[in-house]
Amino acid sequence: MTAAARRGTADAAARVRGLRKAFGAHLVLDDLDLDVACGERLAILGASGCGKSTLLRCIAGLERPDAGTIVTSGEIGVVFQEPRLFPWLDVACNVGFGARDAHERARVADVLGLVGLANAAKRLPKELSGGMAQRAALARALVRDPSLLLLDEPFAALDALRRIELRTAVREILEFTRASAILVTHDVEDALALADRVIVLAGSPAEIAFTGAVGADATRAAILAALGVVEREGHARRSAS
Ligand SMILES: Nc1ncnc2c1ncn2[C@@H]1O[C@H](COP(=O)(O)OP(=O)(O)OP(=O)(O)O)[C@@H](O)[C@H]1O
Repeated sequence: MTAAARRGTADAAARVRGLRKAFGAHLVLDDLDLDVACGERLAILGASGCGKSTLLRCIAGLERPDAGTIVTSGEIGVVFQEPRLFPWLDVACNVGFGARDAHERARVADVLGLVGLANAAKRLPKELSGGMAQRAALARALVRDPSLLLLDEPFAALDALRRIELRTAVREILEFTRASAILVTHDVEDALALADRVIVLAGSPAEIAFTGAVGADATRAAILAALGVVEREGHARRSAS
């Protein structure tokens, strides 16, 4: 099968079929299928290096699959682990940088308000805390009014309190915008707080080793078990296998 990625009017926010991606001789993903329904919030967990970001980057169009098809519908916004702001542009200009037309430029003030940065529009990135910088990156992703938000460990660089604050902000924004989302995270609490459904990738090439709905079968214990983590007396450790 040849690789193809296209925008469609699919009823799904993202539909992945037969995805293969290798880096040299290292086959990271092979024949992977995944559907994300419109409005669904999916969290992807898995051991470090198993291919979570590669999958997300393929869906984002930032990585070219070796085989398979990826169909997404609507606009995509991407937020990375680090904010990737232009240091010489103020927050409003950073957020507006990706705007393609007057309509999107007019949204800058709205999305800054949405992420809680209305009063920081004129600040340079060096004048922002880590949490504020990541909020600016989130605003930049939102300025095109994406129907699918791809979040690659967006809270990983933040301390525990900022992490919870931004996680809450993202949840409120997703509820407000009704956007679909795919969140790559190492944190089970992030997944439980933000997602409707959780998948765990495992193996090499990576397969979907677990899939479950939050509030039903995707419990904390079930996700940890799928990750190979056993909990004893309040402490979690990796299983010996
Ligand atoms: N551009 C690249 N060139 C070569 N190898 C790569 C490249 N990008 C990723 N890899 C490799 O592909 C594998 C999967 O990487 P990926 O970043 O998708 O994993 P991950 O599950 O997101 O890991 P982590 O949780 O540590 O971020 C890793 O072995 C990684 O070293």
